[in-house]
Amino acid sequence: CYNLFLHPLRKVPGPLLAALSPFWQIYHFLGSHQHLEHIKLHEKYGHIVRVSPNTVIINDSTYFAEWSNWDKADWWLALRADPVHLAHSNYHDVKEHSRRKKLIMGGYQLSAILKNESTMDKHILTWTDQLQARVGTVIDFAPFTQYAAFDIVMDMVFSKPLGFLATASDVDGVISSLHGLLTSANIMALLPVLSKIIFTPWIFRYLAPKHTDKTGPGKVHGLAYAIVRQRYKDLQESAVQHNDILQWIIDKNNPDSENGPMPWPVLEQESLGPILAGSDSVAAHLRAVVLYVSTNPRVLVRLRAEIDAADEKGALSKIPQFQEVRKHVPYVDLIMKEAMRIYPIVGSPLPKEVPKAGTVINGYFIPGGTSVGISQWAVTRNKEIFGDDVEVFRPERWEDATAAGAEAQDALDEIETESRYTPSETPDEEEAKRRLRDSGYVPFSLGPMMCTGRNIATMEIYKITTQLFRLFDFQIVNAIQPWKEANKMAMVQWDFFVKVTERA
Ligand code: HEM
Repeated sequence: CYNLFLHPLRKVPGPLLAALSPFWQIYHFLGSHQHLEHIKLHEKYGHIVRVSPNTVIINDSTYFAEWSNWDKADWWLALRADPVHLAHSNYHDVKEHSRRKKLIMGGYQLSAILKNESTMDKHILTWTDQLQARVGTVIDFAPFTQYAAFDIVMDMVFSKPLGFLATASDVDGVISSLHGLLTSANIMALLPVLSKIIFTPWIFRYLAPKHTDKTGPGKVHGLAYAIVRQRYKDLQESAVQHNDILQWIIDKNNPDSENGPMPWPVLEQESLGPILAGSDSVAAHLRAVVLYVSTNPRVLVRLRAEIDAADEKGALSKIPQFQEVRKHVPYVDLIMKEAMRIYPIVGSPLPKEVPKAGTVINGYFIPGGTSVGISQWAVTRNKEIFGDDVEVFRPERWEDATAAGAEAQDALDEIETESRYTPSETPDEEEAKRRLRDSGYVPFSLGPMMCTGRNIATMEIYKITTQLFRLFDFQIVNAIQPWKEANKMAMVQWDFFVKVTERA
C-alpha cells in the first residue's frame, strides 16, 4: 500500500507490480530478456519508468551528465568479493571511487597498453590460425570470440593467458563459472538487502565462496588471488620482469609513492575486475559485428574497400596495428559505434543513487537515495535521439563527428572523460542533431565511473574487426535467429553457427 499510494515515487509511471516489489525485476532478469522489456516500458510509459519500489530507469540523454556524477547505487554491493577490501569499482562514494581509480587507471591508459600491443597480436594470430584450420566448415563462432577476448585480457593485465584459444576450449570450466557468478550476482544486486546481509563481515565468513572451489564464484575469485600471490612470489624471488597492467599498478603504488604500496588484498580485488568484465563484453560485441557486417553487403563492401586500399599502400601490418587502423580504416570506428548501438553489450541498467537533495527528471521529483539506471537498449531505440531508423544497422549515422565527438576519440588516452554533451553554444540544426546523437552513445557509460577497460576493448575491436574481414567471409547459418542469447548483466550469446571461408 505504501509503495503504491504514499511512496515519493508513486507518480512516476510504470507497471503496478514493479512498484509493489523488487521481484518484478528479478522475474524479468531470470527470463533473460530484461533489456527487451525495458524498450517496451519506455515506449509505453515515456522517458522515465519506475521498475521497482525504489528504482527508475531513464532514456533521455539530457540527464546523463548529471547522472554520471552521482554515487553508485546499492545495486553494486553485490559485485563485491570481500566485505572489507575493495577495488575502485566497489566504492559507493563517487569522490572516493575517483581517488581509488586514479591509483590504477594509468595502467589502462592507451599510451600504456600501446606499449604492449604485440601481446594482443599474438592472440589474434592464434585465433585466425584456428579459424584458418576450420575454413570450409560450419562452426559455433560464439565461444571463439570469448576465448580470444579472455586470453587477451588475461595476458595484457597479468601476463597469464589461460590457453582458451590454443586449446579451443573452456579451460578448467572458468567461463561457465564466470557465467554462473554473473547470474547470482545480478539477482543479489536486485535485492540489495540480501547483499547487505551477506557482506556483513561475520556472516560473510560463513557464506563466502572458497578460493579452492572447483566451480562457481569461488573458482573465479581463486583465479585472481592465485595470480596476485604468484606475482608476489615472483617479485620476492625477482624471477621474472613483467610488462603488464598488474605490474604497472604495483610499480606505481610503491613504498615511496604518495599513497604507499597497494595492500595485497586490495590488489587481489583490483585483479578481479578485468576477469569479471573483460571477456563477455568484448566477445558479445565481436559476435554482433560479425553478424551485422556479414549480413549488410553494402557495409562489408565499404569496409573491404578501405582495408584493400590500405593493403595496396602497404599501410597495414600482418596483424593490423591500432594506429594503422585508426588512420587507414576509419570505417571500423563507425561500425563499432553502430554495433554498440544496435546491440548494446550491457543489458542491466547499472544504477546510480540520487544525491540527498533529490533531483527533477522529466518533470518528476526524484528523492535522494533513489536508484536511477540507464537502460542502454532503450536509449539506443530512442527515436528522438537516433531518428526513425533505429532498427537499421547504418554505421554512416556516426559520420561527421561533432567537435565533441572528435575530442572524445582523442580523449581515449585520458583518465576520465567528461560528458560529451555540451549544450552550451547555439549550434545549427545539423550540429544539434549530431550532438544529440553523441549524447546517446554511452556503451562504456560516462563520467568518473566510465569503463576502466575501454581502451583495451577499443583496441581489440579495431584490430580484430579489421583482421577478420581482411581474411575471411562469414556466412551466417540462420540470419533470422542467428544465436541464442541471455542478458546476464552483459549480453551472452551462444549457438552462433557460421560457415567460415577464406575471403573470395
Ligand atoms: C565492449 C567492451 C566493454 C563494454 C561495452 C564495457 C562497458 C562498461 C560499462 C557500461 C561499465 C559501467 C560504468 C558505470 O558504472 O557507469 C563498465 C565498467 C567497468 N568495466 Fe567495462 N566494458 C567493456 C570492456 C571492459 C574490459 C575489456 C575491461 C577490463 C580490462 C573492463 C573493465 C571494467 C571495470 C573494472 C569497470 C568498473 C569501472 C568503475 O567502477 O569505475 N570493461 N564497463
